[in-house]
Amino acid sequence: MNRTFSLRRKVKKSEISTPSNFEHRIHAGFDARTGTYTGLPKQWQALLGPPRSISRPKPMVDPSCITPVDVAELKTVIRGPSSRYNSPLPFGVTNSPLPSVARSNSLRISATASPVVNVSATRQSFRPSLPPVSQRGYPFNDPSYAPLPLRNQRPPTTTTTTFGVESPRQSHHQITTIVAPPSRTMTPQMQPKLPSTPQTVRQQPKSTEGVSDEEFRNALRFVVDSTDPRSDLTDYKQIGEGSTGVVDAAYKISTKQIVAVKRMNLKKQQRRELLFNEVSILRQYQHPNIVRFFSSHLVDDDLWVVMEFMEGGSLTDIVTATRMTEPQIATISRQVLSALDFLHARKVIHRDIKSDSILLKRDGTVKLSDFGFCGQLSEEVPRRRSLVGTPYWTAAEVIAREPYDTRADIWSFGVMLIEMVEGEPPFFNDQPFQAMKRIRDEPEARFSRHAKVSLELTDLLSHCIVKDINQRWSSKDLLHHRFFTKAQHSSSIAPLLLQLQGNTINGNVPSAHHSTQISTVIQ
Ligand SMILES: Nc1ncnc2c1ncn2[C@@H]1O[C@H](COP(=O)(O)OP(=O)(O)OP(=O)(O)O)[C@@H](O)[C@H]1O
Repeated sequence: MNRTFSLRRKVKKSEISTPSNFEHRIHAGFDARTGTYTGLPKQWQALLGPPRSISRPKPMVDPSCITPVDVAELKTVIRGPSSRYNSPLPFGVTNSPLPSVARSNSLRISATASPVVNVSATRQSFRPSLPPVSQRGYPFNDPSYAPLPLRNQRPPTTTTTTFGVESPRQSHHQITTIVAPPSRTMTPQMQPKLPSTPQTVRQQPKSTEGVSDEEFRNALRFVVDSTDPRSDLTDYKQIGEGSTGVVDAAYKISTKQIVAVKRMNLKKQQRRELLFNEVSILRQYQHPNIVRFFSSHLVDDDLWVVMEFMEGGSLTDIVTATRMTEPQIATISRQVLSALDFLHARKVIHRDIKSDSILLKRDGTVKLSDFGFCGQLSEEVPRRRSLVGTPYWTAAEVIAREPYDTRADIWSFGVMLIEMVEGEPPFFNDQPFQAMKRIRDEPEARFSRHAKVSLELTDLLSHCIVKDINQRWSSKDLLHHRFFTKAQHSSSIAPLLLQLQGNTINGNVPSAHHSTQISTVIQ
């Protein structure tokens, strides 16, 4: 016993010196602007996957049509519910011609009752400082980009829209005319004076003056309600953020209802004339599978759109969290096709169909939202040309700068079918430009070999993602596809939402409880 004790005492403690010549080689952090981890060793980064796989891609707008306004930072939505971060403005600006509303998204309804808004623009006043092309993701200033013809096809020769190349045929200054649809809530006093002849979009004589913020605000005032929504709204909670603005849930005092309020700053838009779409499409086109519009307002520099609150979240939340069954896919996609069929019959192209644009009610009803990039076709303009959409979902003919129509949405719908099966669109690990090249040049995407999908679903996809637009089915035809015999009542989706979301709330709640309940749903 004594011996052991003495041995222990003899063991000498080893000395640990303080660090010397210390080098700080790894400094990891999280960049909230890009939604990526920074400074990670390569091996760790590989485990996380490339940054593209975690960030939600943003829609792109033809840069030759970017509105000449001061542009601040735009936003990125990160995959997964409630994770949203800023990212730098991704859109290039070129010296290309001024926007012509003949090519713009603005709705042009030829009805004589439509208010007419004259908008003049100058591109020279608009020179925001942008990060290098490589950092922006979209290839708008890349000379090798413009324009991308389909493989084995000659580039269109008549287009005046080019990327990074100035068209000699267009002047630097133009006045364009936006004919916005009439406001249902417009009083006779608010109705603008209308010209005696029916309006069509036309080019006006040159102007050297840009549209001031005040002029634009006045134009928008014609199509929104004159009331101040703030007196009837309370308990705002931010629930989302997109490329055009932020979305809050709020309590509407008069109707004792939770609503969604989309707030878009007029000064922070890529193409602010697209804001007319946000107001007009939702108001004009009501359908059980389109998000319900309540009202729109101008509040200082913001356009507010008050709409129904979709407490079930977006389809993106579902496809990224779980593997859906075919009956669930059929139930959701049939409702999306119903909305598309309704819009297409009215010659409206949505142009941004993707899981993020599909919102759900708690009861499983599926509704189409996000109408900021719509294009209206007409007798005079049966097809569009401008590059609008989110790269991975964009149809081959849109990327190839060929004239396109409502069938471009069907391609994107097909990509969304792949999302519902595989959790993400094809080429999602590629940078947007690379993905767009692959969409254009490679054979049409199909379900992966490992995805166990039925013959019916495989067949449905082959009628959506097909480069020959004459082979592509319309939404009406697709609704009769045999895959939809698997569709069930929308309520069959409710358990899936409950499982994913946990707590949900009723959109019609008593005022005494509304704030706690809003917080519950939007955690
Ligand atoms: N009516 C609504 N109810 C509930 N959430 C909504 C509603 N409208 C939009 N959101 C959520 O707010 C977020 C941003 O909305 P939205 O996509 O309309 O903005 P955006 O700027 O048009 O986006 P994008 O970048 O796709 O164009 C989305 O995550 C969406 O899920």
